[in-house]
Amino acid sequence: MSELVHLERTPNGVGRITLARPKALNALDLGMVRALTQALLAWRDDPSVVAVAIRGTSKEGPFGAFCAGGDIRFFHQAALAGDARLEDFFTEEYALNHLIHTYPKPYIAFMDGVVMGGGMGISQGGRWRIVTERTKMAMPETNIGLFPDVAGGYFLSRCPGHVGEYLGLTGAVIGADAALAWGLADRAAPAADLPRAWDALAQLDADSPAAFDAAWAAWMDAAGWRSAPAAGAAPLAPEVQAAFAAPDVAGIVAALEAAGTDAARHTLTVLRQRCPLMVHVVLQQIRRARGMALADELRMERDLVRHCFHPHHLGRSPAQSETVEGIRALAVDKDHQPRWNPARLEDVTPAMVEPFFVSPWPAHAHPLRDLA
Ligand SMILES: CC(C)(COP(=O)([O-])OP(=O)(O)OC[C@H]1O[C@@H](n2cnc3c(N)ncnc32)[C@H](O)[C@@H]1OP(=O)(O)O)[C@@H](O)C(=O)NCCC(=O)NCCSC(=O)/C=C/C[N+](C)(C)C
Repeated sequence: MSELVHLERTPNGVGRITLARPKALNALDLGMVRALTQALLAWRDDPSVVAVAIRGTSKEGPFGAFCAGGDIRFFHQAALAGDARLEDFFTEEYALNHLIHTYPKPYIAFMDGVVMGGGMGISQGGRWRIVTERTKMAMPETNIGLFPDVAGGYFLSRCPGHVGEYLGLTGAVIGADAALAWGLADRAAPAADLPRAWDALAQLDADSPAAFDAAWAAWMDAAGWRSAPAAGAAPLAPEVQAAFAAPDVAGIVAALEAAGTDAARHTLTVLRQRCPLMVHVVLQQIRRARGMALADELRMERDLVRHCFHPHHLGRSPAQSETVEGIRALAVDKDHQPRWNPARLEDVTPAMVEPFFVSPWPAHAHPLRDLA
């Protein structure tokens, strides 16, 4: 068990999880993934457990930060060292994401503060996704030469219109209203309410998961937590969303240029800072994911992540991958000047992108072959 994950079973049958790595914004390491998986499996099979809740801690105390994703510094070190645990990490984290999406008991995620990457993976599959005015939600992986994994292709592709492409390609950070509007949250609560909500979980009297779910919904209703965005909230300029309907990256760029508004110009500036190769890969990922079941989408992601860290088809070693370079620039050297290769969106060819979607494994040997 990890000391970075605190587990508690309340007398009324609620499994409560607190991520306790505030100095790294609760970034997930392999031990944390394993601790979460073991706890969720045990509570799933324990008839006396009626629900599960998860929160994060910040430097200020409980809440204030949920999870900033997988531990990207570990990815960097492990990729350079050829550490075999990296492959286990990918497989076990995606299996955990699948477990949460298919969990048979209410899973309540308190998505206060930063909720990014792997933090979305341990919340989006939940029954109740609770955001606050402090929520900063994103799938920012194109900023580190990666793609929105942890079932990101699945849930982004289910956002309305072409919002999923916008979020996945740009890595835009959104707040509570956009999350509610785009189906990435269920309730918005004042952050000040969260401590008493956490306490209330331990007080609700319910003898089954369904009864607990109803009692919790009633508690949130009584607290006045919103399930719809505030009136007048307009999370995305229509011309920006329309641009992301284009069939390819060149079309998106052309549509943003043609729109010529401040919002379109800003979006294009951001898009041009992201890893060009992964922008192209992510557009395909999200478009393909739309027609996929969850398990198939996760298998596709497992293929993609293997290619990201082993880009042999580009004639490169793991150390020369876009992901290693992106993490170096953001979190290791912190120069924020990634040297992307290719450097421009216009220089990415289909021959660079297509091999990402060829599985390195035969179906019977796929690391996630057992996911249904
Ligand atoms: C914008 C962020 C989240 C916050 O920025 P900030 O300025 O408020 O805070 P700061 O960057 O100083 O972060 C505080 C410390 O936390 C460390 N940190 C933050 N995020 C991570 C992380 N994901 N892994 C490891 N460590 C992290 C940060 O280095 C600081 O530590 P020091 O004080 O320097 O010691 C900003 O932090 C940010 O952009 N973080 C990265 C967010 C991100 O890219 N998340 C997605 C990661 S990929 C992922 O989750 C996929 C997982 C699946 N799989 C494993 C299969 C690939």
